[in-house]
Order: sequence, then structure tokens, then C-alpha cells
Amino acid sequence: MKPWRVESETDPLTDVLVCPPDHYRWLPTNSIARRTLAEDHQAPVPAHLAAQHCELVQAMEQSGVRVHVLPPQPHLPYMAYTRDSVVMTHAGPVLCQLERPQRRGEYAFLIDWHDGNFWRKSSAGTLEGGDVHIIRPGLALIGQSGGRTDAAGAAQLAGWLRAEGWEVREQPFDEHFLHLDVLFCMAAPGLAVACLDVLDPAMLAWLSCHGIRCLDVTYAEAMGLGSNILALGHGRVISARASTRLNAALRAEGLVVLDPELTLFTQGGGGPHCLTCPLNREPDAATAR
Ligand SMILES: NC(=O)NCCC[C@H](N)C(=O)O
Repeated sequence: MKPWRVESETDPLTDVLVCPPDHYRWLPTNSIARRTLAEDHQAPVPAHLAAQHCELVQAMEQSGVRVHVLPPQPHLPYMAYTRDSVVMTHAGPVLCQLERPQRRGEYAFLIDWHDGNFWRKSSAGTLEGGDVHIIRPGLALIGQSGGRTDAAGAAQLAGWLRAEGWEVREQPFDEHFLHLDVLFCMAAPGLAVACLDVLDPAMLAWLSCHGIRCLDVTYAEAMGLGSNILALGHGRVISARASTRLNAALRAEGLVVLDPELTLFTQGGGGPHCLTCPLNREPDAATAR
């Protein structure tokens, strides 16, 4: 089998890993889920969770993406957010070191799924995939809030990438926002969505220096996981249905937006970006990066 590789988050997605939400439930592990629990929403019903997850899977399959399935485990309700346990890089998968006790056990099932084949394994501090952006070949951004990914975990991954000749920015941000992909995601080559009000102006200037333009999302939209989109490549993106204003803005940029209903997952703190771990993206010679 071809080794898994991702060297740009906007290259056409060919293979992705998801985990069905059979055992999903809201746990008070982040500010978004805590707010949901405090608002006394009715606990998500398994059939509704499955239906929403199926919309996401179908959006990817109808875009020609092969969807691989990680078997869900009863004691790991948040394993559905496959983004966080493994980060895919240009040199292969990196096994993360999850911070929350409720999620730490996920590593065991990812080791099995990848048959132990990792480029690197995080062993300093903590590292979660939702904080890592492989922006394009040679350029990466790693968030470190001290909450999920800490300075040691970010520095270790940054060091491995720099040793390969990559430029890497380690970006501090407030742990209230959970992961950097709650505030920022790539949509297409040179185009991102970002919560401009909250993000460090120095990070925004760095993005601009690298030719990356940002579509703004508000604080309220970001906390509803509005920025948490998945680029499919070839001008297509998956963004949650509730993000109507952003989805119109993405369409105005000429992108095709597939918009599954994902409210039960966004209320737990994760959207299309968090629910997917890209395994392979095929560089497209015709696409500018
Ligand atoms: N990349 C992400 O932002 N993942 C979302 C993880 C949400 C999950 N409820 C957690 O607290 O870990």
C-alpha cells in the first residue's frame, strides 16, 4: 500500500480517516462543550449522530474521497474527532500525545490502525492535531495554547519539520479556543478562514507575507466552529450547514461548498476539520499552491 502523505492542506484529498460516532457524547472537556452542557441541551440521540456523520461521509465520497474507518470504542466518545490523534505530514503520520485524560487512550487504536508505521511519535509535552496546519510544502503553523498542545509538544514537531527544511511558526493563543483550527483553517491555495479579531496580528502579518488571504469569521461564528472547514482541493470545501454567512462568502470566492448538517458535533467543539484526518492528498501539478 502507498504510504500516507500530506504536504499541503489544500491539495486534492484522496483518502481520509473517520470514526463513526457510535459512542459519542458530550463531555465537559472544552469551553464549547461545557457551554452546550450548561445550556441543558437534550443529549444527542445515536440515530441523529449517525445521520449527521453520514452527511459528512457522503459529502466526501461524492467528491471522490476514499473514506477509511477507525473502529469506535465505547470508552472513547471523542475518538470521532480523528484530526487530533494523528497529524499527517509530507513524511508520513505523526502520532500525537493527547492532553485530556478522556482522550488519551485513543493512541492505542491509532497505533493498531497504522500498524505502528509513524514518521515520528510525539514524546515531549502534549501535541494535538487540531493545532497543526500543514499550509503548503515547506510551510507549517503550529498553535500552542498550553491547553491541548503545549510549548514543548509544538517545539518538538516544529524541530522535526525544520530539520527537513520547513519554515514553521509556533503560535501561542488562548486555550479558551481549544485548538487553532477553531480560529483558522485553509480553504484553498492562498485562501484561509480566520477569526481576525482574536488571532495575533503578528500571525496575520506572517500569513499575509506568505501570500495567504483570510476571510473573516466573527468570535461567535468561530465558537460555533464556523472556521473549522475542510479543504477538498480542486476548489471544493466542506463547511457546516449552519455557517450560512461564511458559506456564502466562500461561494463568492468561486469555491464549491458542500455543507453537511453537523450541529451535534459542533456543539461538542469540533466541525468538519476536527472530524477528519486526511491520510493522503495528491499534489496537483495544475493547481497553484
Ligand atoms: N481539532 C479540534 O478542534 N477537535 C475538536 C475536539 C473536540 C473534543 N470534544 C475535545 O474536547 O477534545
